[in-house]
Amino acid sequence: MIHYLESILSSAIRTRLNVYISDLFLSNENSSFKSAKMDKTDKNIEQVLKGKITKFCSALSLLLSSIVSPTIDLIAFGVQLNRNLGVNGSVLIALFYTSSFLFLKKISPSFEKLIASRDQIEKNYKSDYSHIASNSEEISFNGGENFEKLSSSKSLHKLLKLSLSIIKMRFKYVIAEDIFVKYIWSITGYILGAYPYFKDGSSFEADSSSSAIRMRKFASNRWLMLYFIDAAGRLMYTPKRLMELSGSTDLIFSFLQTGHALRKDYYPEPFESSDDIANLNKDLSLAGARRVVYQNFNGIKLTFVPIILPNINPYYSGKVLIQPLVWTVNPGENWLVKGPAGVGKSSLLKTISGLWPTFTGILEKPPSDEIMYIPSRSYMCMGSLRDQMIYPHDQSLMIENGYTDDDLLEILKIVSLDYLPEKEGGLNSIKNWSNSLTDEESQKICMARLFYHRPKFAILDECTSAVSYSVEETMYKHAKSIGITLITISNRNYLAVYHEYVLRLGDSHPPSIPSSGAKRGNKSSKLLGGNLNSSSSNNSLYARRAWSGEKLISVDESEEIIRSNFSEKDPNIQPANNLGVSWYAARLNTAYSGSQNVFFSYNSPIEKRSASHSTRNERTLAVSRNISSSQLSNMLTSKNDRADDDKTEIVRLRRVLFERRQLYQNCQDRLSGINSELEKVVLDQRIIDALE
Ligand SMILES: Nc1ncnc2c1ncn2[C@@H]1O[C@H](COP(=O)(O)OP(=O)(O)OP(=O)(O)O)[C@@H](O)[C@H]1O
Repeated sequence: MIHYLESILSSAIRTRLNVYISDLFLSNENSSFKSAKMDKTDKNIEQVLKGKITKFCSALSLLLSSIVSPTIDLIAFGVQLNRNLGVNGSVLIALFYTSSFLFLKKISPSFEKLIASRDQIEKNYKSDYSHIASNSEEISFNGGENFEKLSSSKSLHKLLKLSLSIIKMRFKYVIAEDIFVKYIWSITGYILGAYPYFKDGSSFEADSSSSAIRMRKFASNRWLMLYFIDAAGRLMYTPKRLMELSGSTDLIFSFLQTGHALRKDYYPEPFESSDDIANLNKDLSLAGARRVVYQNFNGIKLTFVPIILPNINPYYSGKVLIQPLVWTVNPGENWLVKGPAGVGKSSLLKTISGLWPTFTGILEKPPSDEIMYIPSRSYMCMGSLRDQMIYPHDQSLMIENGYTDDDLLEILKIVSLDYLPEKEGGLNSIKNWSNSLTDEESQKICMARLFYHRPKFAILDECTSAVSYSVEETMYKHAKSIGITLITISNRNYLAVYHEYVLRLGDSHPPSIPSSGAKRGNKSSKLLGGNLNSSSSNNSLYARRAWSGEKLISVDESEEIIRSNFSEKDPNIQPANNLGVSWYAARLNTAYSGSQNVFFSYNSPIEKRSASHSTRNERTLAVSRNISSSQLSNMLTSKNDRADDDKTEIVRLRRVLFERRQLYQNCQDRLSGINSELEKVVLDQRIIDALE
């Protein structure tokens, strides 16, 4: 009966807890995604839902048999014994059991800690295996089987060693416990049960009938003692059960607490010492973040918003990645966001999307249905091919929005995936799409999703890196043609063609070289800054921040490439203090953008070749057509213009080459200077001996 009740209780608790957690973490406030990165317990939903809740529910329901039933027995038998043995006997029993309980507790090893560390090692071991399973191909390509085998067998060895030592310790402890519970307690029980017999038998007037009564009393006391000991023994295991429960309770409690904190952006008071609290920088901590966000703006506007990597301790200051940004994206203004690896480009996306809080300053953005964020890792949901394209809509919502399957097929054509439905068995086919599609196809599906949703604004974080240049071009052109304002996070310079502005992050060194004559001197590169005049060659002015609403100067992205190459190697790019790197915004030199295409793309030589090849083909095609003389003369003029452009480019490139050589020479000179300085250094003989 008790087991039946336990099972019912366990399943009822489990159902309620699962529903509660799903409601909490999969709400519109998308806390689950925040928690995946910021939960201080570092446990994600999957782990908690998978194992811990089941464990917690069964441990909680077991309390019914391990506490309630022995307690009732203990009270019932205790009252009866008290009647039979009197107050003295009862006090003696209570004293004896309490002291033996304390003794057993003292000799018991800290099982809960040991089990917690075993669970941790087991978790690492399992994650090692899932890591190997998900990267099996890469491991084979690298011939890393032995390495992986060695590292996983190390974890296994560690796990087995700890498990064995826990088993041994438990064995010793159980023997000690059994000696106490089964033998010492029973013997004591017999002695105490016989107490009234000896007490009454000491009188010489006792006759045979009273002896029989005393014997009956002894027999009844003996049984009462046995039941009492059994109940006390079962109650002895309760602390163990509670410890098991406390492990999962702690985890589930902190998990739920984090969920609530993330959802409501509320953090309970810290438990740190007053010194710690005094050192906190409240503004930059999760608990102190001001979170001023308005979501009804026709554009994206950051007013003094620093990009901060949140500290997982909600009371500690996060790491400032980028200095407070003052940046406005108006509808129709397409921006390219650039910067060295790890500078915080994706973090900017996380801040705008609300995944990370706006610590200080003001963030204004469009309502959530007017902006779409496409991260670098393509996400494929569970469901059909259609579901991938319309995610997070479902088919009924798609029909409600006036879309048909034919429209989806049209979108697939735009992203060059028209072959996919036939290959994969139609739009209804259900698969594990993350495994079925290549990286390129997944990225194209994400772009198809963008074209289906048609938001006003889209932030694309390196989401077309695996797509070929020609398809990328079609996609960008299509996005612009349907009125999507693009903010592209990418370092691929040829993408500048599709954007009018650039936000450069991490350029802590303003360009020391004024832009080349090709930019400053000619009509295509007039300065747009209201406070700047064309005669100014002041570099700091050139690199000054573009404040919100102020006109921007124009930059030449080819120089950007060269500078970014240098600055990426610069150790000063991430300042040691918590100030973040600098940034600047500029208008892209459209004349340059229009003509440059891929000529200066330093990371895509293949695309460079294919683009120049297609340009040649286009020209040949044009000439072979039957065209009028005026058209021909127009064509020739444009050809001459192009030749002029090319010449300008050559001149500019030479200049850039010359500047790089100069820089190289400067570095060489500095290096030889340092070498000669080093030669002058006389080392102490003892140091030389030590070095040798
Ligand atoms: N969830 C996170 N947890 C801990 N650190 C993070 C997290 N996300 C980003 N970072 C750190 O913040 C810094 C900026 O990362 P971010 O991904 O924004 O850089 P990025 O400019 O986009 O780089 P990349 O071009 O390589 O993607 C890095 O040092 C990174 O390690």
